[in-house]
Amino acid sequence: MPSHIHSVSKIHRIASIPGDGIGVEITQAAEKVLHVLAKTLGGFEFDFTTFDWSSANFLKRGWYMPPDGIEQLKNHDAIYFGAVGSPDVPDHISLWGLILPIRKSLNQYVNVRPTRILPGTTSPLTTCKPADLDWVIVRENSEGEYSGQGGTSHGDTTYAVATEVSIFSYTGIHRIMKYAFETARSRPRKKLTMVTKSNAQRHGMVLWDKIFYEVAKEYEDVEIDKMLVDAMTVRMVLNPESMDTIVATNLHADILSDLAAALSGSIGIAPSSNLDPTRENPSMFEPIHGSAPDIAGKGIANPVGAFWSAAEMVRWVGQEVAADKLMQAIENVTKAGIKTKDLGGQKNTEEVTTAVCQEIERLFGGASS
Ligand SMILES: NC(=O)c1ccc[n+]([C@@H]2O[C@H](COP(=O)([O-])OP(=O)(O)OC[C@H]3O[C@@H](n4cnc5c(N)ncnc54)[C@H](O)[C@@H]3O)[C@@H](O)[C@H]2O)c1
Ligand SMILES: O=C(O)C[C@@H](O)C(=O)O
Ligand SMILES: [K+]
Ligand SMILES: [Mn+2]
Repeated sequence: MPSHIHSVSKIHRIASIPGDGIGVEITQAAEKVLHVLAKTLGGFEFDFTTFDWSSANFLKRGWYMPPDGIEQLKNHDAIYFGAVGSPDVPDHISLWGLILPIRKSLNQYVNVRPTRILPGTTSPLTTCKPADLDWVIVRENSEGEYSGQGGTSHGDTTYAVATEVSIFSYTGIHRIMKYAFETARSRPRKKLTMVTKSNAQRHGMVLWDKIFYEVAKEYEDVEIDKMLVDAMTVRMVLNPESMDTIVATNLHADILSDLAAALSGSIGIAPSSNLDPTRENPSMFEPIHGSAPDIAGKGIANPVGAFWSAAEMVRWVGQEVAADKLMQAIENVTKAGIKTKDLGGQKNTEEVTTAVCQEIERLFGGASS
């Protein structure tokens, strides 16, 4: 233990699940940055416990998580997640073996996905300035199109029938709308756009819309509007400045958040927080991207989305000042042009990671308690 950290140092217990592909590379980078942050600022520490729950181990052991896996995670203040998915395992097996059961079992019913154009980076939209694109997508994270309900009959025949049932419950919709309105209210523009498809989907999405307008009555200070999801893609590209907070279903927000990330420069910078707002269970923090098998093992993954997710975790466990400082260091590094290839830069994962660590020490070294 570094000598400047006294016994009053607060210890945050983090469960770390690197997973597969670049998930492993960026989790390692994020842990390194978090250790440097804690050591430099003082007063708190991170105690990581790594869980080797991955597709490679699934192929050896036949399971992603052990039977008491969720119970093991509950003993932590937060969870840091890399990514899951491998060309050697069907994607629905890997997703339903690891990330989806964690989100559901730990009641992480909100997935917060902010998007901004970071300093020193540009949007592929030629006329889009940094101030024009500053969104928070609030994704319903527990039900909807990813409820897992459905089945297959006559499996391997040409008579095969499969259903994929979307579930929309009053409770599920109401709580995500409350969270979205609170988020919108907390931001300067106080603006919430609700995404729907209630023209073609006449049951679940109609309930979704109805509860949105019901909750809106409690938030008269929040300006609201409604978008059909297809038209939403057009608005995101052509009028990014017209939006602020966005609430959408599990599937819609999954798709729109990848688009948002690309519009802000790269999927490699986009963070996400899987939250249990009741704080009964630990929340989970991960970049929105997957395991990226096409670049895995090359050491070139952009770690910025992983760092930003780490900053959100730092904020969630109560270290708001440290979270702001980490974001400042990340943004100084992008501003200086120290970027990976996906952002048009020349650096690799390790070089960006080292630069962020050095920037933390340069800015805040000597400020420790
Ligand atoms: N939450 C998760 O763990 C999660 C999320 C998305 C996808 N997946 C899984 O990941 C696997 C791959 O999925 P995919 O290819 O559709 O999506 P992906 O996000 O892994 O990759 C999409 C594209 O973006 C690039 N990319 C992603 N992250 C990057 C980064 N940090 N730096 C630079 N480039 C980056 C990749 O190289 C690829 O070309 C699949 O098995 C999928 O199921 C998991
Ligand atoms: O939620 C999913 O479907 C997995 C992945 O696409 C994600 O965005 O986390
Ligand atoms: K991920
Ligand atoms: Mn996704």
